[in-house]
Amino acid sequence: MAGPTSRRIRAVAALAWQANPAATTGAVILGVCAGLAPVVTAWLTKLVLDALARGDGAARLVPLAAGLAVTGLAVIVLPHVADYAQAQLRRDLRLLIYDRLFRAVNTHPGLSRFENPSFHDTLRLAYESSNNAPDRLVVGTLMIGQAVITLSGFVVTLLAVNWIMVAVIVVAALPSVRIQLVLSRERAEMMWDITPAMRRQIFYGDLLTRPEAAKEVRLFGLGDHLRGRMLREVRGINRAERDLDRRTLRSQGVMALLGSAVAGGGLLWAILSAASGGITVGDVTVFVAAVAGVQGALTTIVGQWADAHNALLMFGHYTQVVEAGPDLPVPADPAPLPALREGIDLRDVWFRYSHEHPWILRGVDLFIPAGRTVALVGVNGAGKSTIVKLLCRLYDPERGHVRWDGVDLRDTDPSRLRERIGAVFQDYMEYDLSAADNIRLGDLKAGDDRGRVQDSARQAGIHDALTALPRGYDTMLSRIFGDRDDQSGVALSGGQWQRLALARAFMRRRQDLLILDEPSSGLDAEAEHEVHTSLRRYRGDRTSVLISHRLGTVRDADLIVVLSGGQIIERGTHEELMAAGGEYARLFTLQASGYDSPGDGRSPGDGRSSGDGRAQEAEGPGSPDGSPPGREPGAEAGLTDGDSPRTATPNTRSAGR
Ligand SMILES: Nc1ncnc2c1ncn2[C@@H]1O[C@H](COP(=O)(O)OP(=O)(O)OP(=O)(O)O)[C@@H](O)[C@H]1O
Repeated sequence: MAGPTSRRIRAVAALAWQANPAATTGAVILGVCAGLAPVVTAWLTKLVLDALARGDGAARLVPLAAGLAVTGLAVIVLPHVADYAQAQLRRDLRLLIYDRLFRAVNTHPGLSRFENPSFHDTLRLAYESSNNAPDRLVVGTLMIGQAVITLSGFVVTLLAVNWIMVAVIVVAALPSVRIQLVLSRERAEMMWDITPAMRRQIFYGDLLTRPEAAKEVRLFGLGDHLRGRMLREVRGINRAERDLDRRTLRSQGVMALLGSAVAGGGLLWAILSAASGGITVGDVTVFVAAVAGVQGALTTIVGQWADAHNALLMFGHYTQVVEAGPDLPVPADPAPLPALREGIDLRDVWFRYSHEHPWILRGVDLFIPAGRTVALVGVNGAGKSTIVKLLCRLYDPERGHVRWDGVDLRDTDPSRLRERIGAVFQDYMEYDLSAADNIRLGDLKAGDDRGRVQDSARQAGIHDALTALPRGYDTMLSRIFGDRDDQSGVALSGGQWQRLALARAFMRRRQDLLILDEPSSGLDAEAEHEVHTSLRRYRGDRTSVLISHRLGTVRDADLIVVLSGGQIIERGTHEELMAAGGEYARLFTLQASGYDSPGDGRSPGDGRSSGDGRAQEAEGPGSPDGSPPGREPGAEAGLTDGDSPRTATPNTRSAGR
C-alpha cells in the first residue's frame, strides 16, 4: 500500500479512537459478531437438514434448532446495535474533525492563503470531506472487516463442498476490484475538477439570494443573467458527473453479468451432483448460501473498498489543510513586543500580493513616531491600505523591513502584535449578530461588560440609535439570521454600520497603534464632524495612522504622507505641503474649490486650522455655498480619481464580500 494511503488510514484510525474509544471498540466487536452470524446460520441449517434426512431424534434436533433461533435473533438485532454504535462514532468523529480543521485554519495568521484559489478549493473539499470522509472510512473499514469474516467462513464452507467453485468466484471478482478502484480515483479527480465550477455556482446562487445584493440585482435587472450563469456552471458539473456515472454503470453491468453466470453455473452443478447422490441436500443448501454469501461479501468488500479509497483521497484534502502550517513564518521563539516607545519604521519596503501581481509598494521609507498621528493620502490604488496590512503583519514585505521599536515584525508572533493594535478597516465587517455582540467582538476579554459596550457605542455616536432598536442592544442586526418566529431583526444604514465598526475598535482601550482606514467615509456631515472630534480625543497621544480621502480630516495630522504608484512622493505637515505647492496642495485646492463659493477663498480645512476639533463647528450649519458643514463635494474631483466610490456609496463594500 502506498505510503500516503497507509498514513491516512492510520490517521483516521487514530482519530476514531480519540473521538470515542468505547464506540470504536463496540463497533469492532459488533462488526465481528455480525460478520460471523450468517456463516453460523448456514452451518446450523445444513446440520438440521442433514439430521432430518438421517431421521435423528429430538435430542439432536432441539439444540440445533435453539442455536438457529439464537443466531437468527443475532442476525436481526446485531445490525441495529452496530448502526447505533457507528452513528455515535460518526457524530463524535465529525466534531473532532471540524475542531481540528478550523483550528488549522486559524493557525494561518496572514491573508495570502485565503486569497489563493487552489487553497480555497482544498479547504472547501476538506470541509466537505470532513463531514463524511472519515466516517465513510471508519464505517467502510468495519463493514469490510465484517464482510471478510463472512467471506472467510463461507470460503471454508465452500472448500469443503467444491474447491473449484471458490477459485472461480474469487478469480471472477478480481477485475471488479480493479475497476472499482479506478472508478473511485476518477471520482476523486472529478470532484477536484468541478470544485471551481461549484464555487462559482454557489457565488451566483448567493448573489441571487443575499439581501445585500438584491437591490442591485433588481435595479440592473441581473436576475436572469446571473441565473443563466449559475445554470451554466450546474450543467458543466452535471456533465462531468454523468460521464463518470455512465462509465460506472457500464462496468458494473459487466460485473453483474459475470457474477450471475458464475452463480448460475454453480447452482446447476450442485443440483446435478445432489441428483446423482454425490452430495447431500444439506450440502446443496449450504452451497447455495455460501455462493450467495461469498458473492455478497465480495461485493461489499469491493464496493466499500472503493468508497473507502475515494474517502481516503478526499480525506487527503483535510490532511493537506491540517498539515499546511502557518502561511507566515512564526518564529519558535518570538521576540517580545513591549509597548511602543520610539516608533514603527518601514525601511525600503517592497511588496506585491504574489509573484504574478505587480509591485504595489516600491521602496517605501516611512517612520511613524510613537504618540503621533501620521496620515496617508493618495489616489485609489496608491497602496495606502496595503501599508496598513503590512503594519498588522497580515503579509510580510518581499523586500525591506517593518520594525516596531527596532524589532522586525517577522521576528514577532502576529497574534501578540495584533493585541497591540486597534483598527477600523475600510472594508469593516458587518456581523449578522446582535448589536451588543457586534461591538463586544472588539475585545472578547471584556466578556459580558455591557457598560463598556455602551461606552464604546456612545463614543462612536451610535448609542441612541441602538437603544431605539426593537430589542435595544440585543436586537439582531440581520433580517435573515434571527429566530424563525422573531421578525425584530433590523438592517442598519451604511453610516450606522460604520459607527458600529468604530465602537468595536473603541472597545480596545490600551492599544499602542490605532489604525483608521477611511473611518468616516459613510457618515453624514454632522456625524463625520462628531466622529472626528471623538477620534481626535480618543487618539490623544496614541500612535495613529489615518487614511482619508477627505483632506480636511487629515490636516491636523503630525505628518501627512502622499503616496503615488506605491512610492512616497511628498511628506510634511499640512502647512509645509501647502507651502510646497506640490500634489497635496493641488488636490487640497481642488477639493476646496468644489466646496467654496466662487471668489470666497475659504477652504474646507480653514475653519479647522486650530486642529482641536472645535474649529470645524465654526463653519456653522450653512457653509458658504450652502453645503452642510464638514461636507467636501470636491472629493469627487480629488483623491478618488474621479470615481469616489467610498464617499458616494459607502455600502457598496458589502456587495463585494
Ligand atoms: N488582496 C489583493 N490581491 C491582489 N491585489 C490587491 C489586493 N489588495 C489590493 N490589491 C491591489 O493593490 C493596489 C493597492 O491597493 P490598496 O488597497 O492598498 O490601495 P489604496 O491606496 O488603499 O486605495 P483606495 O484609496 O482605493 O482604498 C491596488 O491596485 C489593488 O488592486
